[in-house]
Amino acid sequence: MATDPSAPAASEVGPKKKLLVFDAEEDLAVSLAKYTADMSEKFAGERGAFTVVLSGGSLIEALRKLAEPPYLELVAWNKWHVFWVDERVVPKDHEDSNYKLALDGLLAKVPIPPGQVYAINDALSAEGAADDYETCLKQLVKNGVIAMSQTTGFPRFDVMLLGMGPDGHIASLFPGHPLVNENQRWVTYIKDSPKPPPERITFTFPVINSSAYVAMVVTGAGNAGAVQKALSDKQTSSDLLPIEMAVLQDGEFTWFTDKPAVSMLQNK
Ligand SMILES: O=C(O)[C@H](O)[C@@H](O)[C@H](O)[C@H](O)COP(=O)(O)O
Repeated sequence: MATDPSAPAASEVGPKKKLLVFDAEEDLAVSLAKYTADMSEKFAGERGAFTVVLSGGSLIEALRKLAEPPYLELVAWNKWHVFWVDERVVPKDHEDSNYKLALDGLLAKVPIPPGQVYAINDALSAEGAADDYETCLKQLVKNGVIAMSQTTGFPRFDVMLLGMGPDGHIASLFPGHPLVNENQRWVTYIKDSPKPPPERITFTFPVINSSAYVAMVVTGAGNAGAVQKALSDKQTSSDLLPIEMAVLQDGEFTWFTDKPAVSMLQNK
């Protein structure tokens, strides 16, 4: 059988945990667009809605092929409901806004109904914006747009498309910060983020870990140390990086990486 030269090296790195390693960023972007489009088809068919959660960072650029043929025409964009795993507390037209990043890079190019794109209320304080976002999620659970996890009692988003920082942070959950232990709230806030800007709102771990699917998009040698810690066998219960605390209760976790990002793994 002929092998596709652009196909990634793929391995199972745990139960319902896959590692994809791409040679070229272009191939990663093609594969991530297909993954997301397949998820959209699955959930739009099964539930009549597709709830997709975005992070900021380089993820948005990696999603660019969704706004191109064939996906631009094929995807049922009217079924999409778009959320942010974390957002900076800045005006929506500010350069630091994750909403603006996604709008410019993807959302303005695809026909998602504007009422199904859930930006934070940028007129509020960090506390107020977190409360407001949580209230919005609760309403959407009542309406049946967002599913609930029977296992955890937290909302169960269909897909989270996430990035990770070199320190192992995901969303705005940073190593050593008490927010990583939040286990009641769905959405909370941080005013002392080590990565600027300091004020943000963020989903909590119980929500992230209740997801049906997570794609963790991590490239570049700068992330190799955190990737190695996350995927090594010698995990200890103390001193876990946030990326190591992303353990889905009943979902499938797929790493989309490149060779530099996995360069510190043994047997890669
Ligand atoms: O608000 C943020 O700062 C981002 O949402 C953040 O959580 C991002 O996803 C990671 O820092 C990875 O960023 P890169 O992909 O740019 O490395």
